[in-house]
Amino acid sequence: MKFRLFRVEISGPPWLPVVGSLPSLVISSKKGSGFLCETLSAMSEKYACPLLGIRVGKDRMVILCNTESAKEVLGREEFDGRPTGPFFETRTWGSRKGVMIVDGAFWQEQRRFVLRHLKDFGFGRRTMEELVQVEVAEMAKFLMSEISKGTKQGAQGEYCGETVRVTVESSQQQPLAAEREQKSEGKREAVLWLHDAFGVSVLNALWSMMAGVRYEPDDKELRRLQTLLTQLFATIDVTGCPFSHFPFLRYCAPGMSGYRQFVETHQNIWEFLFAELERHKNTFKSGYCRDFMDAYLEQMEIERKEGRLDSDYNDEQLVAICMDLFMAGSETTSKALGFAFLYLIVHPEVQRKARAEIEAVVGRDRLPALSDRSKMPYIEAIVLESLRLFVGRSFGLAHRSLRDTTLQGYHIPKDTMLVVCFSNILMNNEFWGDAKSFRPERFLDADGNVNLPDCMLPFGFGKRRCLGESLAKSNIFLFIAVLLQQFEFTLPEGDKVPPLCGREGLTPTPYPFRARITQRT
Ligand code: HEM
Repeated sequence: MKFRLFRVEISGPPWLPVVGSLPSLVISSKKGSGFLCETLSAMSEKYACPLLGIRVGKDRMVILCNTESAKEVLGREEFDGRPTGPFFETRTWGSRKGVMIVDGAFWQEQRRFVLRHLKDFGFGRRTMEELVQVEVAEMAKFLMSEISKGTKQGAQGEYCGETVRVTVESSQQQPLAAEREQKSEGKREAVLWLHDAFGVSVLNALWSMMAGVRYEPDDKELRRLQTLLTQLFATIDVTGCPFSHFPFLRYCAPGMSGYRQFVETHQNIWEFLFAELERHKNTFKSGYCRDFMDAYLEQMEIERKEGRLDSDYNDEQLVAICMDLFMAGSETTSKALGFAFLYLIVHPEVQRKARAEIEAVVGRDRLPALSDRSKMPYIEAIVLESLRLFVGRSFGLAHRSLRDTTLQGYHIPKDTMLVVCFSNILMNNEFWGDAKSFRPERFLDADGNVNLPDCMLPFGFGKRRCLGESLAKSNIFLFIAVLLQQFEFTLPEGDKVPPLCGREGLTPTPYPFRARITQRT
């Protein structure tokens, strides 16, 4: 159907009064895979148009379903805004703060400050590489100690607040368990939950630079916060959640509209970050910055001395930046790694090829380092393929048009949300062939060198491009290279292979799975 609410027609599902396109989206989603991004990709094909116009409640959105329109929007300054509204304001005490969901001159200055001062503590430099290397080595040590204890975590676990079992029917469990004991005799191995095993370790390198703190991989408080975040991310999508489209629901249905969970999760994270800020304030020495938090406190001091009492540099803005980085650092890389190891378990042949490359380039006498990366195209291809399959089932962060403008011949009014639908770009069969398969070779040319297609933009593009790209890539590369060098990962006998697509949310979450981790001899 075509409609005229953008003045020029943009194709899309019908817009009904009040609810907008919601009924069509729900019905189409139920018929399809259940992933909103796949539903919208299918609609874009149905309407034969790379731009889709949808409306949910009060929000008017353009969904960008091909590389050309995505690159155009991400590359043009008038689309560099971020959405406004209760959803984006509730997370930071009633007005937009931080670096991820702000725009204009405020965003430019704060983003510049974050990048400049994180660099002072190693971000994007050799120090960051060393921090990541420490974390990966610690993780390997942790797995080794679990192996020496012979840890076998039970088949029942927690996932997004629900209890799950990963073994096949219970009548088959006993013999399989007995068989496993016999087969594992003499082998150095452990059975551990792996889908959410990387959260603390990947956050550590970032947090060392932000707040000078690192945590043990099984730190209970940090894991609790990350679990709350994962649960929250599973209930919202890039457009928000029911209370963002229908703000009145905050008052009449706080539970059902997602408002209560949203506020409670944020309160937990605020508490954690304000406690860290308090510790910093109590030990802060002007002129001696230990980490990013200190650098920000130093800037607040300068602003105060210069009499700028309403300065943008204040406690809440500092905590909001930390929250943005905490969320971005927690909910992305660790999940991409969860998916990567699930795919590696399902594809032992990829593990074998990766190990052959590791043996040839690094051998066994030292751990792989980031300086080996250029000589390890196959591992690099595994990183890219894992990112493609992770990001390809989600959307980019929403942008907002800062003024009336046009896009590919269509009029786009000011304050329209524009969202990249990665599914049509990274999971498009026409371009990728077997888009749903895990096949790292697709990123290698005939000579075995890495070949990056134009549409491979999992970190976005332009001025709002992901701030953590190099950190994320370093983490994923090293975790894969080091852990495959040291261990073999297989599915415990009797465990089911979970659906590889993961569970939908703001970012997809791998379904729970355990791995049998065997020390290589
Ligand atoms: C697998 C890992 C990651 C992926 C796939 C990813 C992807 C993205 C994408 C697609 C965007 C939106 C770009 C846009 O709006 O056009 C983004 C923004 C952002 N990312 Fe990441 N990201 C990852 C990891 C990280 C990490 C580890 C950090 C922490 C340092 C981070 C910090 C940010 C921030 C702060 C923004 C907002 C930038 C801005 O609005 O100026 N990301 N990321």
